[in-house]
Amino acid sequence: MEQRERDIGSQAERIRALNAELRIEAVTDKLTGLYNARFFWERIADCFEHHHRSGEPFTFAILDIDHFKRINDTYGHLGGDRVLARLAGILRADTRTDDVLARIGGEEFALIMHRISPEDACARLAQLRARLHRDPIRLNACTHIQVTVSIGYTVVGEQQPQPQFAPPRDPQEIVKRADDALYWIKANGRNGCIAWSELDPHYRKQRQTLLHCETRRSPCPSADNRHDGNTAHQPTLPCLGAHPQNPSTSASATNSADSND
Ligand SMILES: Nc1nc2c(ncn2[C@@H]2O[C@H](COP(=O)(O)OP(=O)(O)OP(=O)(O)O)[C@@H](O)[C@H]2O)c(=O)[nH]1
Repeated sequence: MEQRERDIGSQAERIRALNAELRIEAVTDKLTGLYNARFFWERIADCFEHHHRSGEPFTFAILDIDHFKRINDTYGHLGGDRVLARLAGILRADTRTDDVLARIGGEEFALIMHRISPEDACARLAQLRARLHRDPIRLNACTHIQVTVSIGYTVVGEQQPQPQFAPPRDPQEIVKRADDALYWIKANGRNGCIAWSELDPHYRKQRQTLLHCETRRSPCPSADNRHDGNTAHQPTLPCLGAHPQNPSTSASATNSADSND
C-alpha cells in the first residue's frame, strides 16, 4: 500500500513538472527565450486591471528594429535571427525583476515597466536606444552590425490635465498608443524614442481616422498598409532621446555597410 502511494506521489510530481515545462514552453519565444506575444497579452491585461484597482502607474513601450529587412537581405534570415537573439540578450540584461519583456512580432519587442516613475522610465528607454545605437551587435567573429531601434511608449496613469489624455479604456488602447508613437518615430527618421502624450493632438486624430478606415477595409491590416506615407501634419521632433538620422545609415554593418534595397 505504502509503495503504491509513493508511486502515485511520484507520478503526480512528474505530471506537475511536465505541466510547468509545458507552461514555460507555451509562453516562451523559441528564438529569443523572451516571453512571447501570447504571454504579453495576458500580462498587459493583468497590468491594466491592477492599475484600475490600485491606481499605480506603469509604462509600456514597443521597441522595433529599424530596417530589419535590410539585415535579412544582407546577412540572410539566419543572420537576422542571430541579431534578434543578440538584441533580446541586450534587452534582457537591462530589465529589472518587475519588468515584462516579450517579443511580440518579427522584430518588435514589448516592455512593461512597473514601479518606476515616468521620468525614470523615459530616461531608461532613451539610454537603451542610445546604447544600441552606440554599441554594434556582434554577428560573428568578424562582423559587427550597427542596429538601431525606434521606441514608442505610453505612461498609463500619468496625471494629465488635458482632456485628450483620457485614460485608456482597455489593454488594446494602451498598445495602440505606444504603437502610434512608434509609427511617428518610424515616419520621422527612426532611431528615436517618443511618448504618445508628446504627439501632436492633430497627428493622433489623423492616425485614429486612418486606423478607423483601415479597420473597415481589412480586419487585420499588415504592417505595410499601416504606413500611409502622409507626413503633412506631423509635429516637430521633441527631445526625449530622439536622434533622427538618415534612414539609409541605420542597420548598417561596420564591415560591409550597404544593404540591398
Ligand atoms: N530573420 C528573421 N526575420 C524576420 C522574422 N520575423 C519577421 N522577419 C522579417 O522582418 C522584416 C520586417 O520588415 P519590415 O516590416 O519591412 O520592417 P523593417 O525593414 O524593419 O522597416 P521599419 O520597421 O520600417 O524600419 C521582414 O523582412 C520579415 O521577413 C524572424 O523571426 N526572423
